[in-house]
Amino acid sequence: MEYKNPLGVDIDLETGVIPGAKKLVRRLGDLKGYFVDEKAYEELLKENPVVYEVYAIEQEEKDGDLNFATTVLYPGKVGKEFFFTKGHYHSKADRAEIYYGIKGKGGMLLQTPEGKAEWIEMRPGTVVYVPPYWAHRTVNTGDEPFIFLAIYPADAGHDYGSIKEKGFSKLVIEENGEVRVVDNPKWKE
Ligand SMILES: O=P(O)(O)OC[C@H]1O[C@](O)(CO)[C@@H](O)[C@@H]1O
Ligand SMILES: [Fe+2]
Repeated sequence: MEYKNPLGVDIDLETGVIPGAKKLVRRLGDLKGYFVDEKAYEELLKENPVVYEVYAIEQEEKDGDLNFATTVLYPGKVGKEFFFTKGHYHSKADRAEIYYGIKGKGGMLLQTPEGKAEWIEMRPGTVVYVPPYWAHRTVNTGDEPFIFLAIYPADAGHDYGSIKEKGFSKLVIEENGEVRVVDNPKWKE
């Protein structure tokens, strides 16, 4: 039997950086078609800001192993809609996931394949359990970076397809200075 080596790393709780992790950067241009207000999207695209960064320690896609990653989701809006991560189902749809809030303010939108949506607020210390089969997207509703840790099965994979095409049935927007979760007028079942 060949054993893997255990690993301990310290997440920088101010910046979200995991030393030695693989870094992924997603700019607004990588989120074409994701926001409802297309005019506001095109306008902000001139600056093409970084929307989020992911620092991931990933293993081979094998049953039984675990990956973990921090995400630094920057504050911002496209029209009324707060910045968010793409959101995905797992390719192995029955794989669950755990999120842990580290810094800033936001939440998670979850959705079943039938379009039933849930919104869970997250702050430092919040643990969110993502059950099997639920798509998940995080949203920054504050004015500083929203940083969180995700722990997920190494063989879960990411299935972006249906969220990219149809979006979530709910939007998280700012209206009169308040955070509101409203029906998505462009949601297609
Ligand atoms: O993969 P997305 O939807 O762009 O969101 C990024 C975040 O989600 C994860 O894929 C985990 O679900 C992490 O790698 C990262 O925390
Ligand atoms: Fe996931």
